[in-house]
Amino acid sequence: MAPINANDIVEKNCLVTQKVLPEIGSDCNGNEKTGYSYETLVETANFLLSRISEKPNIGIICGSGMGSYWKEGSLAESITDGVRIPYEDIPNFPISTVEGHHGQLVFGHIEGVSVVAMQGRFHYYEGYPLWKCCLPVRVMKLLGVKILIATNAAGGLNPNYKIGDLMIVRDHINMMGFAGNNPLHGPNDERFGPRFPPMNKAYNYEFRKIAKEVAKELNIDHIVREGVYTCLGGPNFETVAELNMLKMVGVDAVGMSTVHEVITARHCDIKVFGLSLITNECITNYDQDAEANHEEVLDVGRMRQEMLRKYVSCLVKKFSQADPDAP
Ligand SMILES: O=P(O)(O)O[C@@H]1C[C@H](O)[C@@H](CO)O1
Ligand code: HPA
Repeated sequence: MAPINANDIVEKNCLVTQKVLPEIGSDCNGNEKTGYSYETLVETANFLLSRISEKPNIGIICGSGMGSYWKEGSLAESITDGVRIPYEDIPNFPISTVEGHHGQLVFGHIEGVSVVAMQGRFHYYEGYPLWKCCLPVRVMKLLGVKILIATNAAGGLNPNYKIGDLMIVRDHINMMGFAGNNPLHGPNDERFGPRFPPMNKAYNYEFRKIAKEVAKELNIDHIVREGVYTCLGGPNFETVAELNMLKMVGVDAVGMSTVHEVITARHCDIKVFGLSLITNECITNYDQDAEANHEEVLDVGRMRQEMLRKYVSCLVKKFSQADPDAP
């Protein structure tokens, strides 16, 4: 079989070919890195393509406790014909430093669909700038990924949510973006996407509809919600006042990831489905004694692992059969 080249995959979708950006971009002051060049990421993609025999159609980001670590029975571990590549072996890839995040890409099949799963993601609080947290999404694009399933663990802010519920992400509020911190900050390379990408259809409508139907089929619709997610920079969990403010502006679940990954995916025209596992109740009252903690997040992930594996596996199959031109 002829080797696959990342350039061949993206060139068809590329409207404008821009001048080559420097190896590492910089902002207008010339002192801040804002991304790796297209060519550098093609090198990363070509390294990965040289290790696999089939391009993935669907990319999955496994959040805390959602297959990011728990080996047996987790989604990432259930991938068949799996080729596992540790992040430290991948040129230009960051390393995952969070407890509960394994740190490898897993290529293979779920329900016969070719996928790549990130077993462990990169967070801003680990010290990575947002563009670096999202670098794997651009690499996925260069590998041929058309659909991204971004999962996360999140605190439930909506008072109707219970620990262990799942929330289909309808939309997000980019709190970090309000402060000017955006993964697309810096020079834009049109080979990835436009300078000013729209974001009003960030979470694919058809996929959200399918996810609700599948929840009914699997008899889990009583725990599946749909709502608005926000990402804060972390690593501390939120204060009571912060959570009450977020509640007022319409946030249903709070986390420390996903938003920037979704922006990066939409920028390069990958369709997105977002799923939050509600791992803890957000404390919005000074009288409450409980405190959020990462162990609880991982425990709830472990508790829901089998159900999530089944649910996401069904979604992979249904999404791959869905109308590719649906918005
Ligand atoms: O990677 P995700 O967003 O699933 O992880 C959440 C946010 C923090 O990394 C961690 C807090 O417990 O869980
Ligand atoms: O309550 C939370 N806040 C922020 N991030 C989180 N990730 C899991 N739970 C939470």
